[in-house]
Amino acid sequence: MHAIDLQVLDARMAEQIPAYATPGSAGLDLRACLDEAITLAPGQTTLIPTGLAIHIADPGLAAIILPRSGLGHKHGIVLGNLVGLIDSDYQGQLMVSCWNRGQAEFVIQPFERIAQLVIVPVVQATFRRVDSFDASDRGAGGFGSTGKA
Ligand SMILES: O=c1ccn([C@H]2C[C@H](O)[C@@H](COP(=O)(O)OP(=O)(O)OP(=O)(O)O)O2)c(=O)[nH]1
Ligand SMILES: [Mg+2]
Repeated sequence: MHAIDLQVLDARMAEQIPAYATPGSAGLDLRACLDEAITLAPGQTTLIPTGLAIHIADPGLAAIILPRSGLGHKHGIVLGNLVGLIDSDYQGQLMVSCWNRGQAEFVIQPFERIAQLVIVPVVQATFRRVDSFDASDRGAGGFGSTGKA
């Protein structure tokens, strides 16, 4: 288990620091740090603060923000940026872009769990410019080149 520095930017979040719900969980739920409920109209996107900041510090790690399955599937509440990427050197507040891609209004309540954070390994690479590649089985084939099914 990695220990990552976390700042509580809003004192109300002190008792709600993200934690894995089960021993096998990959995601840590993020809560909406709101003074009052927000109504998201169909098609609307809004940026929601979490009241928390993390500093991952290790360039070999990053965090991604993903939708919660239930909110996304049942209510159409997903992310305006589809996936959020948190750089290891980011020290600002974790923000969640909430997009109501559904057909009905959705009310986000203060401190409701709105998305999930996953810590992932990252490999940083440099590019070595070449004029041609060593042959591979696939070559330049893509976009269905291996057949439909
Ligand atoms: O859902 C998100 C996505 C990003 N961030 C923060 C952390 C991330 O490290 C920073 C920059 O994100 P990104 O590089 O994806 O955005 P950008 O539009 O390229 O901004 P920048 O020019 O600051 O890199 O914003 C969030 O808080 N929530
Ligand atoms: Mg960027």
